[in-house]
Amino acid sequence: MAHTFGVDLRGIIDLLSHHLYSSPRVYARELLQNAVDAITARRALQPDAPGEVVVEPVDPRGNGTLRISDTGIGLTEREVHDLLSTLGRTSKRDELGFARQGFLGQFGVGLLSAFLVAERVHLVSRSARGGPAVRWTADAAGNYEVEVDESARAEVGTTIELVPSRDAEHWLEHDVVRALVGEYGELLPVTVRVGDEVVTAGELPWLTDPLGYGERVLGVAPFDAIPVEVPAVGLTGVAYVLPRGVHPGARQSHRVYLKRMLVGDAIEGLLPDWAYFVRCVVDTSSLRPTASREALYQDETLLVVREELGRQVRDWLVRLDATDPDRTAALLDAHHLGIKSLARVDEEMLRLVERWLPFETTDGAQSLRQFRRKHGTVLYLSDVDEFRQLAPVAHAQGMGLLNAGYAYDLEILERLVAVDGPGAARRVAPTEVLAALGEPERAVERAVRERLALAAEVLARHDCEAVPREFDPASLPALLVADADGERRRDAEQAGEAADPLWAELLGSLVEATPSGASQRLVLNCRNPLVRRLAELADPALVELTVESLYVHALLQSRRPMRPKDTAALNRSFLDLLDRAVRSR
Ligand SMILES: Nc1ncnc2c1ncn2[C@@H]1O[C@H](COP(=O)(O)OP(=O)(O)OP(=O)(O)O)[C@@H](O)[C@H]1O
Repeated sequence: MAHTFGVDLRGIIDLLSHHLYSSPRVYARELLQNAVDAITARRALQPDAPGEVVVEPVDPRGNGTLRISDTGIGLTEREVHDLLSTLGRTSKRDELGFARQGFLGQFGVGLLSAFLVAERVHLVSRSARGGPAVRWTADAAGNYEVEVDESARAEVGTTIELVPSRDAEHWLEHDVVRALVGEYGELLPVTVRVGDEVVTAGELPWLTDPLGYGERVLGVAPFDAIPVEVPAVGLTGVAYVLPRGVHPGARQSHRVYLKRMLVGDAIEGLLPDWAYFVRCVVDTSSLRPTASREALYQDETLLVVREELGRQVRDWLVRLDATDPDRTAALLDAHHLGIKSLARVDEEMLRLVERWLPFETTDGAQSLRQFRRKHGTVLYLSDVDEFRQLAPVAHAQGMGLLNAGYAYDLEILERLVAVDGPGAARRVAPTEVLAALGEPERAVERAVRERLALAAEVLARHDCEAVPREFDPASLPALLVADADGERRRDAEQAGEAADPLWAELLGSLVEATPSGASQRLVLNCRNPLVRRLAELADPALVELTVESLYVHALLQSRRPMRPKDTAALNRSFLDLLDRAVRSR
C-alpha cells in the first residue's frame, strides 16, 4: 500500500525560519529581495514602470508593525494561493526548474524568514496583469487566509506588514531596520527608502572611489585597490591589499554581493589561501548562493573564479615589482609569508622574493640577490638556532651564511637551485662551518686535550665529544653543535661532495677524528682566555668543573631545550664554582 509523508507544517516553518538562517536579521534581506525581484518582473512587462521600495519601520505612535511596499509586478488571487501558500513554490524558476536570470530568489522559502521576527504576516497585492487586489494573512503556525478586497490597494504592487512576535520587537525598530536595509540593500539597482531617507547609493561605490570605499568597509586604509573581473560569472569588484597585521592563518572574509544584494561580508573561498592578505569586495551575477544565502556554494565555478582572481592579484604583484620597487619592498615586509608561499611554485614570485625579501645573513639583513652578488653561492643553514649560534663564528672566519630556518625558506632556496642551477644555493652542514675553523698551536692543543681526557667522564655523561679549535670571536669560549653520528657523516659526505677539495679534506678529517658516535660536539676555542687557562689547570676536579661549566654555557648559547640532566649540571657547576669562589677568599 502506498503512503505519502505526513508533514507537520508548524515544524517545517520552524525548521526553515529558525534553522536555515544564522540570525533573524536576514528577514530584511529576504523581503527586500522579493520586492526587487517583483520590480524586475514588472519591468520585463512594462519597461517604464516605477521601481521603488519603501520600508516603514515600527512607528512609536503606530500599530507596532513594519511595512515594506514595492511597485513590483504584484500577485493575482490565484498566484497568492499558488506561490505564497505552497512551501518551496517560486515564480523564479523556469519550466525545467532552473533559476531564472535576473532574479535574486530561487528556492521558494525566503518569505518564511518573516517568521523569524513576526508572529503574523499580512500581504496586500495588486497584479500588473489585472484582477482585483488581494489580501493574504498567515501566521507562524501555518494557517493562512486569502480574500479579495478591491479597496485594499489601488496601485499595482505589494505591501507586506509584519506583526512582531514577542521578544522580536526590536528587530522592527527604526534604527535596526535602517542599519539592516542599508547593509543589505545599499547597492540595489532600484531606489530603496527607509521612511523618507533614500538608502541606495546608485553607482557602485568602488567604481567612483575605490580607496575611500575600501577604507570604509575594511576599517583601515588599504595598501592598494586592485580592480578585478571575471566576465564569465558577471563578476566585477576590487581586491583590497591590506596594509599589515593580518595573520596567515586568519580566515579569509570577502564581501560578496549577488546581483547587488549583499550575501555577506565574511564569505570564504573567493581567493587562494596564499592571498590571505587580500580582501575582495565583488558583485557577481551568477555565483550560486547556498539556500540560506549567507555563503557561496563551493562548486567548480567557484574554484575557477578563485584561480582567476588569484591570477589577477599575482599579476598586480608582478606589475608592482616592475614599476615601484619601494612599494614592493614595503608590501613584502608586511605580507612576506603569503608571497613566499607563492614563490615556491611561481617563478616570477620567486624573482620578486629574491630581489626584495630581506633574509637574516652573516652580513646583516640582505636579499638573496645581494647575498648572491657578494658570495656567489648562497650557503644556508636550515635551523634558526643553529644559525644564530654559528653565524658570529662563520662571519669572523669570513664565511657568508644565510638563515633559512623560517617558513618556506628551504623550499624557496631549493626552487632557486632548480631554476638557476646547483651553483645558486647550497645547504651547509654545521660540521662544514666547524671545518673552516683553524687548528690551534700544537702545544696548546696538546695541553687542552690532556685536560679534556681528565674530564672524559663528564663529557661522556653529556654524550658529548670535545675538540680544540681556534676561532674568532675570541670572547666565545665554546660552541656546542648537535652532531648525531649518522647525521654528521651524512652531512659531511654531502658537504664534501659539494665543497671545494680543501674543505672536503678538512671535513673528512674532522669526521674521522670523532669515531665514538657522541651525539654532540663541544668545540673549544683556544683563542679564548678561559680555555687557555683550562689548558694550565692541574686540579682534576677543577678541570671537570670547568669543562662541565663550558658545556652548560655553550648549551645555553645554542638555545636548545635543557633536559633534566642539563639543568642538574647547570645547578651543580654554578654552585660548585660559587663555593670555590667563596672559599678562596
Ligand atoms: N513582494 C512580492 N511581490 C510579488 N511577488 C512576491 C513578492 N514576495 C513574494 N512573492 C512571490 O512569492 C514567491 C515565493 O517567495 P519566497 O520569498 O518564499 O521565495 P523566492 O523569492 O521565490 O525564493 P527564495 O527562497 O530563494 O527567496 C516568489 O517566487 C514570488 O513569486
